[in-house]
Amino acid sequence: MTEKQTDYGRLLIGEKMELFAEAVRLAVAQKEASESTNFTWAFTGGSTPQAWYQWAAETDAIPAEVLASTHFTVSDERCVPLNSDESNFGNAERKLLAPKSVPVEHRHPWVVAYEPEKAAEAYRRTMQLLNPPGKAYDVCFLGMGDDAHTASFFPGSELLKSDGSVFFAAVDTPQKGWRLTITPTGLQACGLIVVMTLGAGKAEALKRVLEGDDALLDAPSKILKTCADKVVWLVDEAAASQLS
Ligand SMILES: O=C(O)[C@H](O)[C@@H](O)[C@H](O)[C@H](O)COP(=O)(O)O
Repeated sequence: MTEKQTDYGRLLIGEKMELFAEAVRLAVAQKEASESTNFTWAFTGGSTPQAWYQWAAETDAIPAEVLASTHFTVSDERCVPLNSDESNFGNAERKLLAPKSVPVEHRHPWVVAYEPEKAAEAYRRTMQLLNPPGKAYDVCFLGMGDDAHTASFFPGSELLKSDGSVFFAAVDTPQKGWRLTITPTGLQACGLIVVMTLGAGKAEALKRVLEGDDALLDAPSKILKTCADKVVWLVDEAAASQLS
C-alpha cells in the first residue's frame, strides 16, 4: 500500500483485499487502544460494505473476542424494514453479525418502525447510553457515492448547513426519501473514521473531494476536512487513478 497525507485525512492506496484487511486492522487497533466501557463500531451502506461483510465472515477476519465484545450499528440508514435488501443494518446483520453470532444485545439498528424524527431521537438515546458524553462512535465506517456524498449528506444537504449540534438526525432527501444518519457534528465526535472507496466509478468524485475546488454543498465528502485527524481513506488504484 502507498500512503499520502491529505487535508481530508490519511490516504492509503492498495489492492481490494489488502484494503479490506486494513479496515479490520485499523478498527481492532482502535479497540486495543480504547478505554471505552462499550466499544462502538458503525458500519455503513452500499455495495462495498456488503462485499466486505462477506469477506470478513468467510475469512474470520475479525477476532472472535472483538466480535463478542463490540457494540455494532450503522452510521446511516434508509427508512425501510430490516428484512429489506435496502436496509443497511439488515445487510450487516444477515451477512456478518448473525453468521458470526454477535450477541443480539450488541446489535443496534435504527428503530425504523418509528417515524423518522422519533427514530433519530430513540437512536440518540441508545447511543448516549452506550457512549460516554461527547463520543458518537469509537469507529465509524463510511463510503462515498459517485456524486461525492457520504453518510446521508447528499449534494445540497441541509445537514451540511446546520445540524443542530446533535450527533444523529433524520433527514428528508429529495428523490431518496427519509434517511437516518450521523451528522457532521457526530463525525467530529468519532474516535476513528474509515472511508472505503473502491472502483473507477469513484475516481472523479475522489478527485473533486481531495483536490478540487467544489463547494462543500456540491461535494459533501469534503466535510471530512473538519475531522481529518481521525480519517483514513482506503482507496484502490482505480478510484485513485485521477489523483495527482
Ligand atoms: O446507504 C448508503 O448507501 C450509504 O449511506 C452511502 O453513503 C454509501 O456508503 C455510498 O453510496 C457508497 O456506496 P457503494 O459502496 O455502493 O459505492
